[in-house]
Amino acid sequence: MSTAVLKFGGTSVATSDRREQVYDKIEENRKIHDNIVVVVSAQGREGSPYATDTLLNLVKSECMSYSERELDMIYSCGEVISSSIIASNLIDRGIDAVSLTGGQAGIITDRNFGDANVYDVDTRNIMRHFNKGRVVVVAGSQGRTIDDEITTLGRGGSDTTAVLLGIHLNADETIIYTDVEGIMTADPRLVEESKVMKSVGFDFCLNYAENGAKVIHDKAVRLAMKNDYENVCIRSTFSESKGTRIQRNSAENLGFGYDSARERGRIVIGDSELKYKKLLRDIIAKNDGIQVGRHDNIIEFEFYGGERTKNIEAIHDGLVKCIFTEERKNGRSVKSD
Ligand SMILES: Nc1ncnc2c1ncn2[C@@H]1O[C@H](COP(=O)(O)OP(=O)(O)O)[C@@H](O)[C@H]1O
Ligand SMILES: N[C@@H](CC(=O)OP(=O)(O)O)C(=O)O
Repeated sequence: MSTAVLKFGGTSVATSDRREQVYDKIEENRKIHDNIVVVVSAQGREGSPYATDTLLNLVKSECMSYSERELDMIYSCGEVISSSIIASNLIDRGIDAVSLTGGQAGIITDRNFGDANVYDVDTRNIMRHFNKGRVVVVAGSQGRTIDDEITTLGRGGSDTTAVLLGIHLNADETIIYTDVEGIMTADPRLVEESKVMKSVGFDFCLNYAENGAKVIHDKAVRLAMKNDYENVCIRSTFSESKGTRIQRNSAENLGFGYDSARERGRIVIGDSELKYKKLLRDIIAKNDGIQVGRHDNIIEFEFYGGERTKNIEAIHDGLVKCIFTEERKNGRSVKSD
């Protein structure tokens, strides 16, 4: 029996039009796999009526003081709303489906409200629904304590739910569907020319998730890495592309992150690409950047002048060349530090 866990983020379930594509992806995967778990996030981003931040603000804007427990109660509603809507629509299309809260799906956590740690996953309820031929739609980013308190796994926690269930169900595939083609050499909203990486290694991916690649949550990567679970990939809900696989080792491992609020950039380097460190530092310097801080696999920099957008593009171009083009093809050796 083959099993797939499919996670759809807030951007993918935001509108009924977008959710149509979600149902198409579920149908597509049902042709390949016997058992399907769908993990969903709350709909949209702040401003959308059921987005996590909108719900949290309901409490925060009315009350002078509030407990983490109460915030988790309201946070969890966003994902529950999504799961019920998705399950109802699947049923409407003639697919037997059931929605479950994280707790009902067997995700057991400690009482660390707002950022709970999972210490057990009891998949019996999911298996019971599989045996009845149902698609199981699980509300992401949440669990329950042994005394039935609702907890949440931290912001961006639906990726964690998906990887957790993937590992515990021994799923053949855990696909994180999102609004971009995969893990890219930079945020495509920042750098139009950013490229999709076919695969990324665990170490690099974790480093990149913590330092710029918002597309996958670091906790989820840490889980996959710890369990040596190589069946996670990131794909677009809205295209047919193969996306990025997260695995033990990988060839293409350079990524660019830029925090506009702090006006600070970071290039994250995979172990096998450390030989490019000197070259990348030269490219940064040539484009009005100055290195700040010292890290093994990260070049952190600020700009001291120049035209920000152009410089970001030029640095990113240099990085892409290192990975994809002349450097490697010509076997040109680049002196390392
Ligand atoms: N290196 C990167 N590769 C791909 N996407 C990135 C990267 N860095 C940041 N992003 C951003 O991550 C977004 C997807 O993450 P997120 O908004 O959390 O999606 P979801 O709603 O599917 O969880 C993309 O729209 C993209 O702008
Ligand atoms: N809804 C939660 C959890 C989550 O994982 O969202 P998304 O998958 O859309 O990043 C949040 O906003 O943090």
